[in-house]
Amino acid sequence: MDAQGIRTENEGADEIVRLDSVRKTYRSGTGQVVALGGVTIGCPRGSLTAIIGPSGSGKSTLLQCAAGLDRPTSGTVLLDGEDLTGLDEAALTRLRRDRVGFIFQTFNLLPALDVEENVTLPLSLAGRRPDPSLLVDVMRRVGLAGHTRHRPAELSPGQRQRAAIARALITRRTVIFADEPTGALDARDSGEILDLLRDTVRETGQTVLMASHDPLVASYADRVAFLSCGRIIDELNLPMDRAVARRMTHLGLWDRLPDEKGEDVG
Ligand SMILES: Nc1ncnc2c1ncn2[C@@H]1O[C@H](COP(=O)(O)OP(=O)(O)OP(=O)(O)O)[C@@H](O)[C@H]1O
Repeated sequence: MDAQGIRTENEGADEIVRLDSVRKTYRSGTGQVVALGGVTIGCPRGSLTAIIGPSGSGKSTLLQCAAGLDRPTSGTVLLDGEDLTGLDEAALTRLRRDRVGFIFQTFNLLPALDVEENVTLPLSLAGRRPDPSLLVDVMRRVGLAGHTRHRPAELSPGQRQRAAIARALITRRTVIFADEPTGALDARDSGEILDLLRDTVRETGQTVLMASHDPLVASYADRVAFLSCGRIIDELNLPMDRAVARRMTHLGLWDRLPDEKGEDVG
């Protein structure tokens, strides 16, 4: 796809997630907010795609529409070949339960449950037992094998996000959506979490679509799409972080980035 979101030859061949001309507006007071102004994007199966854009550019809205958590105002969303726009609420719930995993900035772990109980919660809720060898493998993969009986409060932020990733991995969902997965982490933990997501994609063939305002995140992705004011304005394949920073400067996105951490973004 080119920067205008125009579909090019051979696209869509093996895309696990595909958005076509997705528009999402919200009512706000007497007017309306255009959160997505006609987004067209596809995520190849087994890839790590990053949506990068400043605060308010529509990243969360895009992920929520792609994951079937929210409905676009117009346009189509295909997930694993299924047209979400035609599904009723019950079918959407089933699809999310069976094929979609989520990772959030704030981890969303239940404080009263230990790590293993949190990780296996999606299975417990579905009345299923975890495969013991898969559970051991997932806990080892995320580096929490020695922490299964700890409560979230006894973990570092990076370990909490690892537990959240394990929860998304244990069900072997087809696609994992990650909304600012490193937003609450320091630089070292962020790097480890991004390595983990990248390795997961390479080793398990799962697909990850993540959103962030941080160009560092993009450098771990196979593909990056730049979102500004609800539109994809550019894309890069196999980006290096310097290339992402240069492209963001060129696109004028730097000066709109939130400087929350007091970083020098110039
Ligand atoms: N439920 C809602 N009602 C009204 N406006 C909304 C709603 N959700 C999002 N918006 C608006 O839509 C636009 C896109 O929001 P969105 O949360 O998708 O952006 P974002 O890039 O994820 O931002 P952030 O990084 O700050 O979370 C913003 O202008 C936001 O204020």
